[in-house]
Amino acid sequence: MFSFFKKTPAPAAAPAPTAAASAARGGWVERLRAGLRKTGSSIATVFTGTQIDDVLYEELEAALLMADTGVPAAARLLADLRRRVREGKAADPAAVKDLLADALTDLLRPLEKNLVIGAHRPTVIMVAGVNGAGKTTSIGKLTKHLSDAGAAVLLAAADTFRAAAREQLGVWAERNTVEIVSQQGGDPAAVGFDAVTAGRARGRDVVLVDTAGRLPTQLHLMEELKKIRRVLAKADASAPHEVLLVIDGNTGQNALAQVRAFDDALQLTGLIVTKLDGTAKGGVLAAIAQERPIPVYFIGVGEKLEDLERFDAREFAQALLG
Ligand SMILES: Nc1nc2c(ncn2[C@@H]2O[C@H](COP(=O)(O)OP(=O)(O)OP(=O)(O)O)[C@@H](O)[C@H]2O)c(=O)[nH]1
Repeated sequence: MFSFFKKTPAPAAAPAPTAAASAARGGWVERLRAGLRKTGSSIATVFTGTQIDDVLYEELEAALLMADTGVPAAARLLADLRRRVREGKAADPAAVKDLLADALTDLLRPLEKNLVIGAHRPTVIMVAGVNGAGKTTSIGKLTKHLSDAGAAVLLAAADTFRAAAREQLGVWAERNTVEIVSQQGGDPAAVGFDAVTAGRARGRDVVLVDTAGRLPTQLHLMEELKKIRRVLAKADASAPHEVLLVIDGNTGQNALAQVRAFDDALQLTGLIVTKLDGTAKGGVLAAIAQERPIPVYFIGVGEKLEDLERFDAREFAQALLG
């Protein structure tokens, strides 16, 4: 079985990661920190004073709301933080910031999960999202990671309407030297069915099904998405094994509405949150953790192949607080 972006193993359980792996992870954390700077700088300024008082908590609440954590997550974080401070662990605002990082890590922890491939062959992964969220780009990055880890991937371009979308996926397929099943016009569910059948016949490890972007308010298109899901199960009764929603981290609170709507329609198993580079709304992950804690398998902080990584709650919390 492949487990992607495996967490660094505990020292007692396995040898320490190689220097190269640590350096790569360090580089990623730096990119994440830079990407979230816009969110982090406004939260960080709250802790530049000398007093731990009501003003600090009020400013912090405002900063969290500006970062799009939403009201319930902000309230939970503040209550948790006040408790931690009361328990006597903080003497100055800088120490409070460290405690906030702990509180945020605890809140985000349920979102941490690795994508595991190999229990089914092929593992069928369906990918959905609104237009322009970064689905095709994320599929390309994911394909590269999967291929690098030795998994044979088949791509399905179930966006049969937009020629440009098929072409874009074709470019990723070529770049990663993987096969692609696509079809002009016709039924996107049929493309998914064909891809799963072909993936099984050819002994592929993963079939990644890209779907056309759509808004949750476009009910007929949401019905079409449900149909794709049903038809994948006709090709393989246990499929799809993963249903991922790609969300644009810049959409803030609206991302939460998307998660709810797509989850209700498709029973999501995971999220990919893109465009966390240069956003002031990185707090939306706290809102998701609070209200619909669906695992975040990956986060994206740029357009390059290496800009997609597994989500780590502590890393993210620390990067978010600058
Ligand atoms: N800055 C940044 N840009 C990204 C990221 N992920 C994707 N993009 C860009 O976002 C734009 C849209 O990405 P696509 O992958 O085409 O989005 P899509 O969801 O497949 O779009 P549709 O097929 O129209 O639904 C492209 O210009 C990507 O390069 C990211 O993590 N950071």
